[in-house]
Amino acid sequence: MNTSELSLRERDARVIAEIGRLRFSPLSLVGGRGNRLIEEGGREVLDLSGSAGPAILGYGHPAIVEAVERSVRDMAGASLLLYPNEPAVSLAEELLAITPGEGERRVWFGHSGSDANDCAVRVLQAATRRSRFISFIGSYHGNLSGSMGISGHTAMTHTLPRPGVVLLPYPDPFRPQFSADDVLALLDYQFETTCPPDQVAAIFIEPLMSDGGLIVPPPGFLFGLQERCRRHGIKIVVDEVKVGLGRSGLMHCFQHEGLTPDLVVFGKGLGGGLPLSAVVGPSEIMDHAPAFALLTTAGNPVATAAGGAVLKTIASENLAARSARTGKLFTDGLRALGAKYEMIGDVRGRGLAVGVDLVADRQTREPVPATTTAKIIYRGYQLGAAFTYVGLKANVLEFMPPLTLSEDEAAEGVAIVGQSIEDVLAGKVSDKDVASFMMW
Ligand SMILES: Cc1ncc(COP(=O)(O)O)c(/C=N/[C@@H]2CCCCNC2=O)c1O
Repeated sequence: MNTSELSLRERDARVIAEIGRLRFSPLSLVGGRGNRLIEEGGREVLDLSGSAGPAILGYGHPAIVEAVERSVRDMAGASLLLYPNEPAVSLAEELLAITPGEGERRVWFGHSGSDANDCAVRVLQAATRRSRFISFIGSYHGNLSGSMGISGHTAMTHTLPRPGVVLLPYPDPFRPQFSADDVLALLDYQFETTCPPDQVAAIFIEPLMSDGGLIVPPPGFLFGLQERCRRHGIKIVVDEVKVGLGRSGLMHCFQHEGLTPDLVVFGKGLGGGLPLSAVVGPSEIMDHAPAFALLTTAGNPVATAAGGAVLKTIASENLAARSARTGKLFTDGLRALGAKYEMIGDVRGRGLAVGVDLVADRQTREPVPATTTAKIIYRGYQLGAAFTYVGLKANVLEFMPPLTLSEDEAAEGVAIVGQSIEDVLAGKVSDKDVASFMMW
């Protein structure tokens, strides 16, 4: 059969490796404009996923189109390794200007959140001569060996954690199995026994735990953690890959927690959909040695031109404040659904990083089965919206829409989520419908 007779999804199944798929619906794309994805066949679908976060300016934003077109037409090389290029150096200057920090600092560019965290792990171990790390159960820092090794997401249990990593519980106010004080006491005990603090290079922190379930930490917890680490010379690395760059309602999500990180990791939205990440950190770390963390096309002029357009647009369109405003409308709308649907146990997040924790029982807060979560997403797709799920029990609807989401689109999204829940409760989606979308 020639491919012209096959759907895009059928062709995808024939050529794209399963190891690289995380599919939540049959949605197959031929385009995207504004905050809408264009499905094969032309249907427009409201994007509440941001393509797992990077599309913070939506699709086809004029600022990105113009910057990329200009840069690719007159391309200043294809690598930052060998030659400085104007877009990369300008973006680094802008990143240093917007990222709080003291002293001499430098920027490393990568292609993804994974390689940026991977680089941070390696250079911190080398520069501090300390080989232990602290991270969290539920954390997701990447899918390369180094970044996986300091992650604690259940989707990565096929890979052993890095030797010497301490994974702490991330306190969840909705399911307080471990309080903030419990976790701090556990860390103190680790320091006294099996994890000498002077052997710890750094702690990796998500200021809002995304893939682990859209968890906003208890007030003061991360600050308390930072103060403990500071006492032992342990570097503070904040992973802003998914919730940074205005999404949380502030430019940096760590600002909600009063953190003063040594290193900040950017990704996803930085490139506005083009592959781009960055690590910002002190020179004594980032200048550890030449040719230490090389990726040939990292910092290329096209992706970094897109990054420059993203930062300029976040500022010119005041997207951090807009995320706070639209996020509140969206969150309030979802919370209002909770009055009608017992299944909505908690609605949480910051700005336009929003999670809906689905429960089978409001009293026990037992998560719903993953099939229920998957059915709501599948039905949402049928009704015209794209969103995903996260959480260690696959029971948290995740919303990471473009920061350009309008108030009307937020209301439209809430209506679709409500109708999806209604229809799933009415049995309109079968287990068979979602069987191939139960991926993590
Ligand atoms: C806080 C945080 N840090 C780093 C990463 C890794 O970023 P890349 O997937 O760009 O390598 C991620 C990626 N998160 C996953 C990517 C896999 C699919 C599921 N959804 C995510 O957002 C992240 O959330």
